[in-house]
Amino acid sequence: MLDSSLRSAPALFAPAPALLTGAALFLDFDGTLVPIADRPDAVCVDDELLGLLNRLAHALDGRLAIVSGRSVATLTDLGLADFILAGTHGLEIAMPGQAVETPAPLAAIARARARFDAFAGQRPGLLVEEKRLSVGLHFRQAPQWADDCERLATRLAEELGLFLQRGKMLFELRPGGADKGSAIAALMRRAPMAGAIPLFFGDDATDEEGFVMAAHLGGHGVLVGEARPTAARYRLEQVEAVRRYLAASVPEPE
Ligand SMILES: O=P(O)(O)OC[C@H]1O[C@H](O[C@H]2O[C@H](CO)[C@@H](O)[C@H](O)[C@H]2O)[C@H](O)[C@@H](O)[C@@H]1O
Repeated sequence: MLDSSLRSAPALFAPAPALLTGAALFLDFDGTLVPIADRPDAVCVDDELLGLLNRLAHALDGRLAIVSGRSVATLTDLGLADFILAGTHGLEIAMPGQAVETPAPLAAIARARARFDAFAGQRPGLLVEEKRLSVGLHFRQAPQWADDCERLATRLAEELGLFLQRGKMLFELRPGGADKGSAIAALMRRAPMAGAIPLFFGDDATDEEGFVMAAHLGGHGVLVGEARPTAARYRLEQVEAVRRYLAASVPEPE
């Protein structure tokens, strides 16, 4: 599905501000709204970003969702609970003020976590990120272990029947059955998104399913970062450019 819809890099250009009018806005978090940091817990939602998201959600009559690999619990801790959230790569959905729609955690994830912990304990710099539904092995601070991390994650995925999600300097094991594309499709079927034009901003390979789904539903993807073959229609250079683009479409408070 992805290969046939990839556009080559030179065809990508910046989106026009008018694209946001009438849109259902889906925003990836890390690398799209906040810059990539050394560690997952080194990231925060600053007041400027929170204010911008609130203004956008207001202007779009609530049609704004954060679609992230982060868990809903983490997104909530980061101060994003007032927005529609799709967490853990589409496995969880949370509408503001309602119970989180989430599957039960798999026993296989606890087993994978124990193996990641033992492995990382012997290799300084590796970091295990524990989520309710998945577990991540980060090697950003110890890139010399990248190949070993990949071998372990690949073996465990096979052994435990889990899906290997590749991220930025991260191997994550999780259940299959959902992705950012399926989360966008699910949200587009319900209020307040239904009937609007989906627009999804993302930076990572894991965002490609979201770009494909946005296009499939009559909207567009916006790739954040360096040009690459992608299913996105538009591109912005980096987080600052995303924030500038979004801010240009909603008025500052008096
Ligand atoms: O879908 P996203 O919102 O982009 O989340 C993807 C993963 O983001 C986080 O990891 C990445 O960002 C970290 C902080 O900048 C960085 O240290 C790490 O190297 C990146 O892979 C998060 O920790 C993961 O749980 C998300 O799946």
